[in-house]
Amino acid sequence: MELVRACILRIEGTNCEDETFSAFKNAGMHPELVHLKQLTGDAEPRRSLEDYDCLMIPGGFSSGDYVRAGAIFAARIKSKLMNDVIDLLERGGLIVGICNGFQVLVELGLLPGLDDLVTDEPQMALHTNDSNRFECRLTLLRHELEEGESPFTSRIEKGAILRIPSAHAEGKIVFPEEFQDEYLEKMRENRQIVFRYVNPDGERGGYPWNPNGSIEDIAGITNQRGDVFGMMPHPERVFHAYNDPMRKRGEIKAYGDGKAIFDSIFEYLSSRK
Ligand SMILES: NC(=O)CC[C@H](N)C(=O)O
Repeated sequence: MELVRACILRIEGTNCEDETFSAFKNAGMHPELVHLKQLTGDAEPRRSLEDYDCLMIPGGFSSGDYVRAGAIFAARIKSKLMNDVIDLLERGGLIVGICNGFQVLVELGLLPGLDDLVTDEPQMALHTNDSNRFECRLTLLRHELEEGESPFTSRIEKGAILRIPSAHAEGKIVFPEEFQDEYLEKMRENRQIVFRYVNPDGERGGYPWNPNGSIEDIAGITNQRGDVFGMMPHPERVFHAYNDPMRKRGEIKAYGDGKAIFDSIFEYLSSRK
């Protein structure tokens, strides 16, 4: 079977690329750590997004979160790489952004990607958490889609509650006030809302279960086309079970709840080979 090649993109300040690389590799894919400068011809060995099936932007503090988290990383992509990014999607590839990567995809305008709604303004933003603090702890995510519905979570049943850690300062999903209801309705219709923060009963519980104050407790979304996905929590940190603090004492399990996302991506991309 042909390799499923994933570009794990980084710049200065990215700090989750290694565990993201490991998650892609352990899920059967062929990941490569690539610096943005290798894709823009400013560093050797040169690379091209044409050679990848998946573009993954991992977590971290790219460019020190100056201006806004993800803003500078996005500006550098937008200035030199946007055509290659769109070509990857047109070829049937997938794009994933986790935490800082999600912030980059929102800054690029790829999320929420409400294609039939064109506005001059960004369609969404990730603001500073309501607590005004960096929130770092386990979070519980309820899967809002059907099993098999999204290429990013096809292995996860509807209503499943996943234990996936969060660690961020700017994770609050907000929409432009005048479009908020319209956009949320569109996103519900388009099945773009993938995960919501919940309490242990699986209900929407507000803070601290929702660490940032995101509207409707939204934790992860796709674009309207369904080929770009972003989430604030870090599934790569719980690919293996050892990092799952809520694992019952004595419970022997090899993998954490994050593995299903990487397995879903592999299943989708390998089925296209
Ligand atoms: N873990 C991360 O990727 C953090 C993202 C960003 N630096 C923030 O604090 O919001």
